[in-house]
Amino acid sequence: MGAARHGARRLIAAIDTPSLDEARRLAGAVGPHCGLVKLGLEAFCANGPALLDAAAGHDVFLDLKLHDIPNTVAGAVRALLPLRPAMLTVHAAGGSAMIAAAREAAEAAGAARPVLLAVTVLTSLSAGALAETGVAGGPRQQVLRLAKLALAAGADGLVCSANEISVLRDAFGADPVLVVPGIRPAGADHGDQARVATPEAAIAAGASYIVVGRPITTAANPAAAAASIAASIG
Ligand SMILES: O=c1ccn([C@@H]2O[C@H](COP(=O)(O)O)[C@@H](O)[C@H]2O)c(=O)[nH]1
Repeated sequence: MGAARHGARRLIAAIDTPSLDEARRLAGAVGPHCGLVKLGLEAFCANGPALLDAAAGHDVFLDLKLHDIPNTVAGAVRALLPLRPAMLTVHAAGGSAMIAAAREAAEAAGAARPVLLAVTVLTSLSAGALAETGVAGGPRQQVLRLAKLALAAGADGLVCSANEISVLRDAFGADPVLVVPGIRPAGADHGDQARVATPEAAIAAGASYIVVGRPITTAANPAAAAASIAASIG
């Protein structure tokens, strides 16, 4: 296997668009250069379950960041299982009982169970923005707190920024899947992302996967942009 192919396995391309045709076009273009295609709130709210057809033939990370009472989240997970997502997200801030309910519901898929990821502190939140929500101590401390809770409740892995990878690897070792958005190639616009790192830095720090959206999807040639990022982490 070539270096770019190895890097491609660890690249998740985020497709955020309300258009089913655009989602299909992007999934077709970037799919060969990444391990998973991530479909999120915007595309799912616009299209519902039909969205998954746009990514047919690719492993799908369905990033809906479920956050509600345990009974409701469990029901949502059960409703999503027929779509056969490879990965699914819940918010760690929903608490232990909610995460445990999501995990129990996901078990119904047996061997085809999606990897259950708990979102810790959104990568768009700076220390100041997090403090505004009433959380003192900064993102690293809060990510570690939520990570402990989420892994103990049955999450397979975590969504965090590159800044927290080392503290999570020190605390939990190599096992948890660490999925890292807030990724920007050197010189790229950060947009609304606050806690960012380059693809190479995130992988070197111990990310299992990196998530890259706009730097790929707004490129003149999304396939070439994805291939270049995959090669950079190969
Ligand atoms: O903390 C989080 C959790 C999820 N995301 C999602 O990742 C992508 C990032 O897109 P970019 O265009 O590369 O900024 C997007 O779909 C988010 O919903 C995140 O950014 N941070």
